[in-house]
Amino acid sequence: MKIALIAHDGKKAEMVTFMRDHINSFHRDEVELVATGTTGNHVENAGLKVTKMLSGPLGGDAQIAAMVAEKKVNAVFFFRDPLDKHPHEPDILMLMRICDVHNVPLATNPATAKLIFDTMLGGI
Ligand SMILES: O=C(CO)COP(=O)(O)O
Repeated sequence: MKIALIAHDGKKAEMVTFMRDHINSFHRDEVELVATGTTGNHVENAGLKVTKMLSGPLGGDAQIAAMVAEKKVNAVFFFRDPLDKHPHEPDILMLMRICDVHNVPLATNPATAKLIFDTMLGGI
């Protein structure tokens, strides 16, 4: 099961908390992680193995969208900051659209991510 992790700067602390709260589940062999660049650095610092793509504003969101379109990702945890502006807003919208096009679970906050994660892990 491959999960993509992305967090805007204002949400990176919440992402790290989410990872730490579920660290044993994320360490399972069945779980593979991919992340945008800076989010990936935080995930690594939390003690997890992760494949890092480019930083979001440099194309990382687009790279993950391509993986979603190619059915290489099972779920996307994208903790967006709704209170901030982002220069790469088109890429953000594109990633969310591609998740909907391909019916891939997309969590934009930790509460939804927990529901998806628990459900997916319950199935393996
Ligand atoms: O900008 C992002 C998502 O839109 C996240 O990118 P970083 O993980 O590189 O900060």
